[in-house]
This record gives sequence, structure tokens and C-alpha cells, in this order.
Amino acid sequence: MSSQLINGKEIGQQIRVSIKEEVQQLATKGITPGLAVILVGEDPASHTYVANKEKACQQLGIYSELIKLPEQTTEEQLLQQIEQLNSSAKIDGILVQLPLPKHINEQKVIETISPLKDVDGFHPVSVGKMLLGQETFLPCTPHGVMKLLEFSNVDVAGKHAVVIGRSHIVGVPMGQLLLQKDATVTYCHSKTPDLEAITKQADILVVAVGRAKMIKSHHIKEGAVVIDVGMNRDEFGKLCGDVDFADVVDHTAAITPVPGGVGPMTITMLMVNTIQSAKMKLV
Ligand SMILES: Nc1nc(=O)c2c([nH]1)NC[C@@H]1CN(c3ccc(C(=O)N[C@@H](CCC(=O)O)C(=O)O)cc3)C=[N+]21
Ligand SMILES: [Mg+2]
Repeated sequence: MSSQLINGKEIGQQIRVSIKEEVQQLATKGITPGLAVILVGEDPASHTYVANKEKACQQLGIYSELIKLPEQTTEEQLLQQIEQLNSSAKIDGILVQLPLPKHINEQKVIETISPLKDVDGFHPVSVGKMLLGQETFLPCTPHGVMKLLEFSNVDVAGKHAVVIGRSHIVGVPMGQLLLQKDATVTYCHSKTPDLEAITKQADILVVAVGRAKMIKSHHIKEGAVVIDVGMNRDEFGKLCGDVDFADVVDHTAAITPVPGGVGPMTITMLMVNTIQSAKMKLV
């Protein structure tokens, strides 16, 4: 079976072209969207993501501030920094890169970010609105996956969508967004007794587990659409997903690669949310 490669880099760029036009429109009204990214500590993987976000901002004409804080930063200092950004007129979006050092309470940090600037969509107010289908900032990765499906002409309505993973950041909101597009949704996780029995029924399979190449061809129904949210290093140190791409690809109707699939879309959706936030200044 010949499979369609869902190219997140290309689709992301396509969306960025229309975002750039929006930024130029806003500029004529004296508005420059602004994004602040706070990075605590020295995780090298985090630095790569942050660099990609900075690049995207530059490319699009979004003002960006990168705030690097040392590993030993106290929770109190971090909360103060966030409050300063909450009241800054130049900043429309605030992203605190996760995970944070263990001595800092992540939930407290997330709840300190103003819901008006919560471009990650992680604040309980944003999550609640998302669940109710109200307008809000959607979490970037699941939102990006929905855009990938849309741009690849994958119909969601009436399909059986299986999500593996139940993180608050990806798995849980992913299932909800699919449900809102009228999919029948099943969640699988580490306590699911017979994973394959469920994934074999998936028309659309989204994998967000964090285990290199765990999904093999025996998990897949012939002709399924497979979305790989994983971001791991294989035994050679090469970036790879949760799906064994080489093993699975010929059984799929469409599949995302890693890299070049979901990752670039996550960043594009962060830009979309930042502009959505800046536009609230218009009314
Ligand atoms: N508050 C918060 N929000 C996040 O959205 C967030 C976070 N914390 N912590 C870390 C994760 C991870 N994440 C990625 C974004 C883009 C790529 C990305 O651009 N990946 C490229 C290549 C990456 C590479 O080459 O290393 C790709 O898949 O093609 C990856 C990972 C956002 N995260
Ligand atoms: Mg994320």
C-alpha cells in the first residue's frame, strides 16, 4: 500500500505564510505581537526547542523575549518574573518551558500565568474552556495535529480515533479535540491490558507515549492514519518517534515522520496563539 507522508514542516510553513500576512496587518494598526519564553536551567533538548521558537518569531515579525534563568532559581523568583510579564504591554504570550526543576511546583507556575496570555493552553481556565468547546488558546501539539489532519484531507467525523497517552499536555486534549470533530475516541495508556486489540481498530492512531519505536506493524489496521507525537533518541542517538516508521509505513494510508511531522506544527500553533492573543487588543 502506498502511504501519504504528512509533512509537518511544509504544512507548518504554509500556515506561517498566512500568519505573516496577519502580523503585517496588525503592524498597520500599531500592534506587534510579543512572546516571552522562560527557560529555567540547562536542559540541552529544551534549548533546541527554544531556538526553533525564536527562529519562528524572527521569521514572522513577532517580538520575542527569551528569559534564561539559572537552575537554582526559586519558585518565588519565577512567579515574580511571570507576574511582571503578565502586566507587560509588549507581551501577548508567555511560555514557561516544561519540565521545570523539581523544587518548583509546575501547577503553581502554570496557574500564575494570566489566562489572557496562556499561549500554551495549560492554565485550568484554558483547559476548562477547551473542554466546553469555548474559544480559548488550544494546546499547541494537539491543535497542530488537528491542522495536520485537516491539511491532509483526513476526515475525522465518524472515524475511530485511538489516542495512546493521557498527559495533560498532549493525550487528554488530543482526544477531546478529536471528539469535538465527531470522532469516536478511545484512550489507551500504560494500564491498558491488550493495547494491540484496541489500536488494531483505529482509523486514526495518535501516539504520545515517549517510548522509542514502540508501535509496530502488528498494532496497525491496514490503511490507518498514524500520527506520531513522540520525540526520542534511538540507539544511535538519532531523533525518532514512538512509532517504528520503517515497520509501519507500508500499512498506513498516511503517516507523520519524526522529525518533520508534529514538532514543527507545535511551534507554528504557538505562533498562531500568540497572534490570536495580540488580536484581542483590537477590540
Ligand atoms: N511549556 C511548554 N510548551 C511546549 O510546547 C513544550 C514544552 N514546554 N517543553 C518541551 C516540549 C517539546 N516541544 C517541542 C516543540 C517543537 C519541536 C520541534 O520543532 N521538533 C522538530 C525538530 C527538533 C530537533 O531537531 O531536535 C521536528 O520534530 O521536526 C520539538 C519539541 C515543545 N514543548
Ligand atoms: Mg508540548
